[in-house]
Amino acid sequence: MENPAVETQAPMNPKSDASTDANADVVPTFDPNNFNPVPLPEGLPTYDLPKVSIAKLLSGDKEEAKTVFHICSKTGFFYLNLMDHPLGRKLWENACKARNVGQHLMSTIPLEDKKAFLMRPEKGVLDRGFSSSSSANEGIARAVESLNIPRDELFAKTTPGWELPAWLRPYEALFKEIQTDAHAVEQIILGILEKELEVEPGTFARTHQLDAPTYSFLRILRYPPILGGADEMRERPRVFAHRDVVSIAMLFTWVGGLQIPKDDAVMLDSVTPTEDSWLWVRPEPGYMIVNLGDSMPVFTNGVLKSGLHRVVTAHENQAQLDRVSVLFTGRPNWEVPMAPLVSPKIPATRESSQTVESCKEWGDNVIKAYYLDNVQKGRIRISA
Ligand SMILES: O=C(O)CCC(=O)C(=O)O
Ligand SMILES: [Fe+2]
Repeated sequence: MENPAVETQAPMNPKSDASTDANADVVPTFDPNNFNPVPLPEGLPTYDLPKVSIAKLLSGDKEEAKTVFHICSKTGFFYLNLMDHPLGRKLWENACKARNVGQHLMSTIPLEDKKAFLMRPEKGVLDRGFSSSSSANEGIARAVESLNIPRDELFAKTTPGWELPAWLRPYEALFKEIQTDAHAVEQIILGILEKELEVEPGTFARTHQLDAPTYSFLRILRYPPILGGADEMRERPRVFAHRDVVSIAMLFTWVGGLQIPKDDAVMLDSVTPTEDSWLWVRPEPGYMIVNLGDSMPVFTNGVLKSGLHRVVTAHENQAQLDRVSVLFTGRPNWEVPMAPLVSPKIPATRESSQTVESCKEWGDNVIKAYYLDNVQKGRIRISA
């Protein structure tokens, strides 16, 4: 059967006129049949992530809230079913559209034009611009390339006069709508965690605002196909093991490749499980994969966990697919102090005299450390 996730989509020629309507004709009509994930091959070791319902979370279901808290205090990874609520369905549809837009643009726009969508000058802060790891001589991305749509520039307008490049501008309304809806879902999840943690109500709403400077982003990643048999890309991760330097990450993915360590993984160091500890995560239609990032263990002094993960080339014949994912992240506002919150459920830090970094300083330092570690280990790509 022809793979529905990679069949030719209606051509989407970027128009030069900027659109203000998220459903304008530059965005393809949504056809759910085009977005059925490719089933993971039988027999692979998988991590069957727990499934949570967005409708239940929105209706204040206490059991579901407890489940989310329990997961986040163990692995920090779960599937969120988006199909049982209109907000979720809209988010899924828009993520599917963003996938198509990203796939089309990254495979057709010349490399020089993509590169002109500049990243920030600070090393490793990957919230803005086009990035590509390990380009082959002919300028084709080998491991992964990504379009990073900065939330700050679209909402907080942190750089006066900054705008998306002309080839992305027609999709600005779509990108803003996704970020607005994903932020709403982020707030629902953080609100649940906040309640279970017994911290002051409204803490996460105040510290994770949509229109404050945060370095949050929407990222569309493309893992180009591997057409031949033997290829070094099959043997090494496309994105090395890491934890996201965010509060929460929400991932839409249609082709296998994401892996997380099993619960009883043998760890060689804090980011290196043994090879046989990795399990595949099955892409599921209508679900997004949610994980907590590095700021949550800081706010909760280790009560909540940041999920370790990596991306490898899809299995066997699926390596020939053009794998595209859509990732939304929420980070704390720049000025938020990166220290444990006050709560009977959160152990207090002993050394209260320690200087507390702002989220911006903390993010820069953690990202820099990841960057230096990756450089030292000869890796190409880092995730921020
Ligand atoms: O593409 C994926 O499946 C995950 C990407 C990822 O982990 C990242 O960009 O931080
Ligand atoms: Fe990640």
